[in-house]
Amino acid sequence: MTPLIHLTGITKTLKGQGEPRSILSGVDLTLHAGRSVAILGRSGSGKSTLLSVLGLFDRADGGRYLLGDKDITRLPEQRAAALRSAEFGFVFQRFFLLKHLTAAQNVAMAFVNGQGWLPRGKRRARVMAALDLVGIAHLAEHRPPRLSGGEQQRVAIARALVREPRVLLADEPTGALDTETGALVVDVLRDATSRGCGLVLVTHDRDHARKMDDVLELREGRFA
Ligand SMILES: Nc1ncnc2c1ncn2[C@@H]1O[C@H](COP(=O)(O)OP(=O)(O)OP(=O)(O)O)[C@@H](O)[C@H]1O
Repeated sequence: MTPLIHLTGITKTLKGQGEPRSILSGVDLTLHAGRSVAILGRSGSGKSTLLSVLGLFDRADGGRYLLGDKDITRLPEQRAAALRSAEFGFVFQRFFLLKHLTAAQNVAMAFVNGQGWLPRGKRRARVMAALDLVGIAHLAEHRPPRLSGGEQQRVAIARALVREPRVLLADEPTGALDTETGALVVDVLRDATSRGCGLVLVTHDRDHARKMDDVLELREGRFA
């Protein structure tokens, strides 16, 4: 079966004012639909950089990036942006919710971008289905200040899932949560793969990593 994502020999060097610094030095990664992979590594090992390359926020200097059967290694920025919003969902440590909007309205923000346009009724149904998927449909009309950290992160996950992305990228999604709440949020992310989307989870927590199908550790710019 063609993998969802296939990276080979990805390199990234930062060229600032000083000496160029190699951050990624030959990363290979394969992710299949409905599967999850955890990326571990000490602080500064390049986990977020790799996630930025995966999510088309940043470009590799070398290597090859296949998304399904499409070679997207050198996609022009405009097409990369379109692909990013159509195919990827993002979850971060911070929830980035708008305080004055309800949970449902926050999730619906994912449709604001023109490419995601749907008639109002269908949009509402998709929003409620996404909130249901993460277990908080009953909180749809609550605003973030009335929600716990774990509930807010679930809203953010619903927002990432509502457009049914092929790939979910999560960068330390439990970083702002206590251990128990964090574990529940990781379960929600993993369960999202049962619908066929692939999940890449960047984490410091080995217990969370173990819940994924594969665990990879970044060391000196590549997987050990
Ligand atoms: N825009 C940038 N300019 C300069 N250095 C950068 C930039 N982005 C990342 N770096 C450096 O690249 C290295 C890798 O950073 P990255 O954020 O990918 O690591 P990380 O493994 O995600 O770390 P953490 O676990 O602390 O979030 C770090 O040494 C960081 O300081």
